[in-house]
Amino acid sequence: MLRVAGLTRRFGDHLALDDVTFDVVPGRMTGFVGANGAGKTTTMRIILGVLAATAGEVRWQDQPLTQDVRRDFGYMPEERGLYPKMKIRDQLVFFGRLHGLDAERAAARTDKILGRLGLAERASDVLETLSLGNQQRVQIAAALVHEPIALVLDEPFSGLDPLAVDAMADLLREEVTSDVPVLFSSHQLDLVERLCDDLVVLSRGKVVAAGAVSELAAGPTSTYRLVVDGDAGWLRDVRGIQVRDVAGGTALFDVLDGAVEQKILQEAISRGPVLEFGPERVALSDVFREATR
Ligand SMILES: Nc1ncnc2c1ncn2[C@@H]1O[C@H](COP(=O)(O)OP(=O)(O)OP(=O)(O)O)[C@@H](O)[C@H]1O
Repeated sequence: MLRVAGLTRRFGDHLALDDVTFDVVPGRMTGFVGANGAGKTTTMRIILGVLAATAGEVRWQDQPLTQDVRRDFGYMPEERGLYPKMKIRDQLVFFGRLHGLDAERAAARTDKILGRLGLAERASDVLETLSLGNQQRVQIAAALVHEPIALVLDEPFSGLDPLAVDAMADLLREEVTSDVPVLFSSHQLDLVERLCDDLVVLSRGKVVAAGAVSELAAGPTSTYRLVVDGDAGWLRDVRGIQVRDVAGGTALFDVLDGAVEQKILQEAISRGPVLEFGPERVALSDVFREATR
């Protein structure tokens, strides 16, 4: 497990990170979100050892993270670090070798990943001749080529079209075995909700929410939505609930009393077709807005 433990970072008088603590669990994708300037890149740079913490530390398997271990991480930095004038395939093989793969393995991994990202035909092209989206794909390939033990990705999906996002997400899922923790920052909350298992929300250098996306986005289970093919006005007379809103066949209500929602479902079915019934989910964007207010 990768653990960020009490990270604090000052830039002069500015407290960019204030006692930031969270875990990135192996085999799970952790989304790292927060407004501009919240401290995501600073946290990631400290994890990767290119910036020192003022206080706190990064731990790997319950030990302080060392440079030796970091070499086996896959990293996609904010300032993308590839060689513009080098051919794509040569560059990826080079990165693989740099991280300790032998020549044959580095070539095999490069070809596999380029194929999965739809870039096999561009393998001999120079990086800077590619579109920005394709350069981004090569960046993710560079992070993955050496079979990393952990992945730290700063905005890996920015600038990609939806098909490219899907291809990259599929590749990540395939590459991320049960013992690899993945941390990625993003401003695309819909993507984070779709791709991540866990979420860390940062606001002005502090962790303001963390946990499983399913739990954070589940919302209060006491609020239910009922959609019927008819008028749902009868709900106003039901005891044990507080109706929030009824408009035609759509109703939103809070359950005040135990199992009353099942009785409501039965009543609704006896009155006609039920189109939708269940606890109301909160959008991740609402969780985010609430957490970063
Ligand atoms: N080298 C630096 N010197 C001074 N201040 C810095 C430095 N790096 C970051 N900061 C400040 O630290 C704060 C956190 O910045 P950081 O880049 O980590 O935020 P972020 O969450 O990644 O933002 P964004 O979403 O815009 O990329 C900001 O106020 C930023 O101005």
